[in-house]
Amino acid sequence: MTGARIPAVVVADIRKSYGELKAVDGVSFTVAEGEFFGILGPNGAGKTTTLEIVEGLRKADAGQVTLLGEEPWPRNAKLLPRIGVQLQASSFFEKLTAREQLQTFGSLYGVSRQTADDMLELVGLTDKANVQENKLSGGQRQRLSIACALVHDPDIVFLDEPTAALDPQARRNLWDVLRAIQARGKTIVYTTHYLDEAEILCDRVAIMDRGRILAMDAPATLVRGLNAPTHVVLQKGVLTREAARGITGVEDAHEDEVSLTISTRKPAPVLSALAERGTLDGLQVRTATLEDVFLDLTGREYRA
Ligand SMILES: Nc1ncnc2c1ncn2[C@@H]1O[C@H](COP(=O)(O)OP(=O)(O)OP(=O)(O)O)[C@@H](O)[C@H]1O
Repeated sequence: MTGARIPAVVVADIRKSYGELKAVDGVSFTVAEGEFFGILGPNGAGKTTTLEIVEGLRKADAGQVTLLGEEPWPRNAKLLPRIGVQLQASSFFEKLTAREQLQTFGSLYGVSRQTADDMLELVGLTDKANVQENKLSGGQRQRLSIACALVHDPDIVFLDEPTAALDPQARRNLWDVLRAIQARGKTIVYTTHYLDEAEILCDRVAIMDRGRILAMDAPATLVRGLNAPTHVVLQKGVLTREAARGITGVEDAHEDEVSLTISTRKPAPVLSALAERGTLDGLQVRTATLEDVFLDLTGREYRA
């Protein structure tokens, strides 16, 4: 034994077509144990199809998947206790309360009622324990479905767009839940079409479009790789465009009705020059994001 750990997820050149449409067109990636991995892309990119093949819920036309060294397809009973798959809200048992849903899922795996209650606590639903699932809000139902995926303490958790259709506050609450899951040492593989969210949560992301992975790395590395300028935005009138262009390190400066925007790849000296001129009031700094990476990769604006 070398002591090297098996990766949690290994995906090698998977493919899936629906008629002429190549929904997944040669996708490969590896996820380490404990990693938070995001599959990103616009609608129809092939994220769900990829995830379902990886989970063992859908058969690939070609390619291999192993989870913790085991193949998930055909249905692999050895893996079931070790993976958690977020169920769609429609998959709940009818008329049961949040606590009963979770206890029922848990009982399939021999999980104690206390563990089920702990999970309710983790997703912040303790005060809704006795509420019927169909009376929960959309965000609460999403959290319950995540709790159901976690109740048997799996090593890998798969979540398909867990934050879709949530209001901003519910999304942020769910981010805390996802971070708490990762802090428990779980491997998380999730899909989202929110690039800003993935940038905050994920250790690494794969950007998908039209069935293929276009780029894969830590979000910060992808953004840095663009070598895009930082934009420093000042209130109009605090500095003239000519004066801004005269500052060492400024590449360009544009004005509109309300602001003056300076482009620079050397933000530190530019900011200190602006500080010396006393023009920091109301200043905003905008760096490139994963949306810029998507634009760079595809030539198209990102539309979720
Ligand atoms: N069962 C199916 N039969 C035919 N076409 C399908 C089927 N499932 C998915 N597709 C098509 O395959 C492509 C990829 O779909 P998929 O659901 O994997 O994308 P996605 O990235 O998850 O999109 P979304 O963000 O909208 O869920 C889409 O064009 C979709 O219409």
